[in-house]
Amino acid sequence: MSFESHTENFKEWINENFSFVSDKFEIKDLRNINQGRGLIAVEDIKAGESLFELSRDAIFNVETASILNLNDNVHDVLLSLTQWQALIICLAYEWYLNENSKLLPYLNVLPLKSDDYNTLMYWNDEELQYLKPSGVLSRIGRNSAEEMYSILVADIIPNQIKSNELAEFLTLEKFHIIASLILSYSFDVEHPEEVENDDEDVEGEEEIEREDGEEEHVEGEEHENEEEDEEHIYEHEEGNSDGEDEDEDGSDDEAEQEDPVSQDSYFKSMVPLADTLNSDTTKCNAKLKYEKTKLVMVAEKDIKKGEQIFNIYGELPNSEILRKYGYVELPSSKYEFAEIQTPTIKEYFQDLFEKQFKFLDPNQSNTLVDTIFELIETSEYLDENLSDDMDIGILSEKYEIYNDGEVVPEFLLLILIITSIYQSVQSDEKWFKKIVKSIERKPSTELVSFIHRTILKSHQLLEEKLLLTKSTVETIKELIKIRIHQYPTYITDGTYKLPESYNLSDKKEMANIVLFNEVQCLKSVIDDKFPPINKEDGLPRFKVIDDDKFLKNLLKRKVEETASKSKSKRQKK
Ligand SMILES: C[S@@+](CC[C@H](N)C(=O)[O-])C[C@H]1O[C@@H](n2cnc3c(N)ncnc32)[C@H](O)[C@@H]1O
Repeated sequence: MSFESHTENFKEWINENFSFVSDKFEIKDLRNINQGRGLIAVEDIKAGESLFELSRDAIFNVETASILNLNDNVHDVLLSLTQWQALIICLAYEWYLNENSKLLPYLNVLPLKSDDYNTLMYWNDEELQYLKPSGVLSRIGRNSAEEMYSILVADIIPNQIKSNELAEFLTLEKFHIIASLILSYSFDVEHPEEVENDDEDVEGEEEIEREDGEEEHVEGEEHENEEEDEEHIYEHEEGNSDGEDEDEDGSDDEAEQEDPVSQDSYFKSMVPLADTLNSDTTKCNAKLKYEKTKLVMVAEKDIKKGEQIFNIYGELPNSEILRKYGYVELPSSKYEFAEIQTPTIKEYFQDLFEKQFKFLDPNQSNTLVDTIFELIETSEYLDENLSDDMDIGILSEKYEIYNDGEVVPEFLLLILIITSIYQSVQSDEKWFKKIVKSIERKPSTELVSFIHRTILKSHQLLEEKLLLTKSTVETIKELIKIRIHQYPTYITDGTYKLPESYNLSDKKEMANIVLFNEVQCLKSVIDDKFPPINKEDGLPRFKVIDDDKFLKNLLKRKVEETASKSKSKRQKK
């Protein structure tokens, strides 16, 4: 059957299954602009108008899948699995049923061939090298996905679902296709009891702004918050990491501790037609709203006849759009960020300490920096006093740098602490030599208490007084320069120019677009956009003060302690 007939059958099927479908839009073939199918307005649409509505029964998930008819235990088994495992099994079964699936017209418009995918899972090693040094390379997660595959076909499907046919049907290739489909097409649909009453404007607006700035309930967007329950198929922690990346051997500890579907407040689901909307971070004009009994796609803005109806898949930079959805936005996503990795930060400070203090050998400077990180990690003060947006601590594998000079607050505090330690010890090398002497065996009490004090004072300076020291700003800029140097020269020196358009088969070009935008974010910090400006009042987010003021305060205790020690010595005499 042709592309067009599949679209026609799908439209008919939608009309039969949905409670309302506006005639002001049509599903169009947008392959000429590399966008597959998409929704185009055929009449002017007003903001607030419903585009289509479907009852919760018309959503595809563990409550509605055909596999529930296989035997009485399937429902309980599905609820005991993780969201990903459960939806993969449900979709695999529909695909296995094929002609006999009630979803056939829907399945026929979904990408069910490996060739349909351009997401990073499908890039070979050589192509992935084009993306170096982007942080996205650490988030592809092929190994943990394949580990899940083994569990499904060797155990869960034959032993718990009790379907040898399905286990046989689900080859590794099909598994990757279904997982990629879920990654780019699924919705996390909250249970009815989680949403407000239908007439009060439901979840959309209210929850769309999450504290961490990510969007929820948008297409293909999982609950990716740090300590959330999401397991990471093709996926790793985003935002602040708590070190739960995939192990070298490909195992993903977090996946093993995953909550079962029964304990979640949502079902990972496929929502036909809602998933035909393409996405654009700047042109988004429609949103899927969850109500108690139905889901409604609502126009968020006036949409003119001939315009495309766009959703937004999340506040994602191009690197993530490419990883999960296989395309990039030109000239950029509205939500670009670059990342700076912790090893870069550690190396920078180790070098700095070593160069400044000739008595330190490389082992000592490494231990010193490790000790500072350890004390930050275990700091009770930070544990009790960090604001909610930093509630899992300030240490992370990487820190995000945005395109407006904004950096994550954890990064600011970390650099303020270490820079202040470095600055302080310079003022009294003799004292520093003494307190760092036996660091490799055990950090001295004086060093530990000095680091603790710096942590406390730095936090107060930044959080309460909104101040940063000059050296901290300089250090941040130095670190960003080092990060920029890790990118290919043709991207950083202005040789590369963004194209007007690109071809999906040109992976090098797509990678370049990602790298270019990351470098722009990094450059925004150096090019005087840092410290960033508050959007509300147009004032700088932080005032920058001379180091001396802060260091005096920091070293006061040291002076007092020394004075009291010499006093007690004198008294003993
Ligand atoms: C949820 S589907 C949207 C419907 C899809 N176009 C189709 O034909 O089924 C997501 C996929 O659509 C494509 N897509 C969405 N927005 C796009 C955009 N702005 N540019 C290019 N492709 C886009 C990508 O292939 C993405 O993985």
